[in-house]
Amino acid sequence: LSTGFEICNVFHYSIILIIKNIYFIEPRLLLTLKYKGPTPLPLVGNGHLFVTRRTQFLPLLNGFQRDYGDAVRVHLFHNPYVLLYHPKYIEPIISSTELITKGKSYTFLHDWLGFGLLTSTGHKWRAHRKFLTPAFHFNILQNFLPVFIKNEKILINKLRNSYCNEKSFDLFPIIALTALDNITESIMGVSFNTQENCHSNYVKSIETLSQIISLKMRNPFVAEEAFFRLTPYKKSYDDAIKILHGHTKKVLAIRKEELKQANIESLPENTEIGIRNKHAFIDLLLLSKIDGKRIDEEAVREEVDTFMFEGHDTTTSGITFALFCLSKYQDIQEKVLQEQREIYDDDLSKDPIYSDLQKMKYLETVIKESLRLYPSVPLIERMITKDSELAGLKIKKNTSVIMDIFHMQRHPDLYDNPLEFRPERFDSPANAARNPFAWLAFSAGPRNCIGQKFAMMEMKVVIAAVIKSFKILPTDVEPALCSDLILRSKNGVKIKLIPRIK
Ligand code: HEM
Repeated sequence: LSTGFEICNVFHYSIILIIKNIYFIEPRLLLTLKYKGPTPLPLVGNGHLFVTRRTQFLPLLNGFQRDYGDAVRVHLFHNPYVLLYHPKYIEPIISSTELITKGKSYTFLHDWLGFGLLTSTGHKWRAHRKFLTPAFHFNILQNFLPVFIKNEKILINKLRNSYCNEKSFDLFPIIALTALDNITESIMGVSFNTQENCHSNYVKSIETLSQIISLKMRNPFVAEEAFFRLTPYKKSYDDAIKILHGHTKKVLAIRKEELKQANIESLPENTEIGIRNKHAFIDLLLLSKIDGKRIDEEAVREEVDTFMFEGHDTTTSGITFALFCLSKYQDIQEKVLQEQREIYDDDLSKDPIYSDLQKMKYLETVIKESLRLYPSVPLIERMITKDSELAGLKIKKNTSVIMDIFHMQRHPDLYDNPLEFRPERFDSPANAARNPFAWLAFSAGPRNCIGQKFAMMEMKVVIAAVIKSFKILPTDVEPALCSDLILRSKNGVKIKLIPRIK
């Protein structure tokens, strides 16, 4: 009976789609048809082109850029999208204080992340951004250094005991657990120690969910709810969301109980005192007021889910691809090590203090260069909420615009020999002359990454520790890149390790 019902639903949806597409002749579509792009077919538009394998999606976008230039129009069914590959078009959107609404694709994150900082807009976003910004003040971030060092040591031991044998292995899932422990213990103030305890089903569920959500984002057929419900993905999707929400609720319950035991019911009005509170992020959410009201439970859960995801999957990708790049360039690896020797007067057993991290200038260029070639967030999308003009390009209200950071950062007009890994390009006169919007790994403008300093600090601690302990060797496996919400590799990110003689 239920399958019969679903089939009726599919017919119902097909008719709606046809009607929507007959209603095709509307001004925003006529306007977008003026840009170059693949010829849309009746009904599906260019939707059929997007029915590809995960690993073919980034090459597909690359092909559009090659064939049609830096602003490309595509249609998914009746919906027009504009793909942008150049900072001259991207800068006016990203730096605007008005164009802050995320694109249609982000609706696929709502079941999981609700309307947290990443996905919300308007008054709610402004209020939460203002309210949460102090939790990323550098006074707070300094408190997290001992957490990062503790977890880095667990990682190094694990690598030394199980992976330091010149055999190739996938680094991604190992770093994911380190990054998960870092975010849970620092800004959530709760310790699960997943690195030592288990193969976390939290990490596995994020991977599954990311794959399914990005499939929905790029495949307009799977995106239609009636079709999706008939696919085997639906069950995995529901199961993963259940596990992730369950984990978040556990984090919140533990912290609430701790606050109850300590008889803490509100945060002091004085923000300076709030800032010195070690777990300001979670305590701000649980104890403070916005517009005179406590934040409701669902909104707290949404922010915790958002920061748990954004705060660990992105840095996992960043750390993993940086170490992968270093495996390929031994001379650059040697320079990173040399910088560490200089900072610690040749005593590589010393742990970093906060000021040491500021001295890791060369490592910073390595991280920037690896985020240029392998940006953790390869694509971002905005809904254009008013008729706009971008470097002469007219965009009608209600058009979704996808900013392809991945290919922009490999654009030959912006970077010479763009595929070469060369950290020095971030420390040269050419860097000062380059358009600052040509590097958008953390985005920019009002909706830039709130966790940028946290991420830089964590990446420096982990990468420096690995380089001090091991020599990283390359393998002959090239990552099969896919944009599954964040940048991942279908066949893993493989390296080999041998111990360093200190
Ligand atoms: C290498 C690490 C990271 C990279 C490359 C990165 C990149 C980005 C990018 C590109 C955006 C803009 C997304 C968009 O416009 O849709 C963003 C937003 C965001 N990031 Fe990060 N991120 C990183 C780490 C973190 C960390 C560690 C946290 C939290 C602790 C975090 C929390 C967020 C949040 C909450 C937003 C939404 C901000 C808003 O819209 O106001 N990110 N990030």
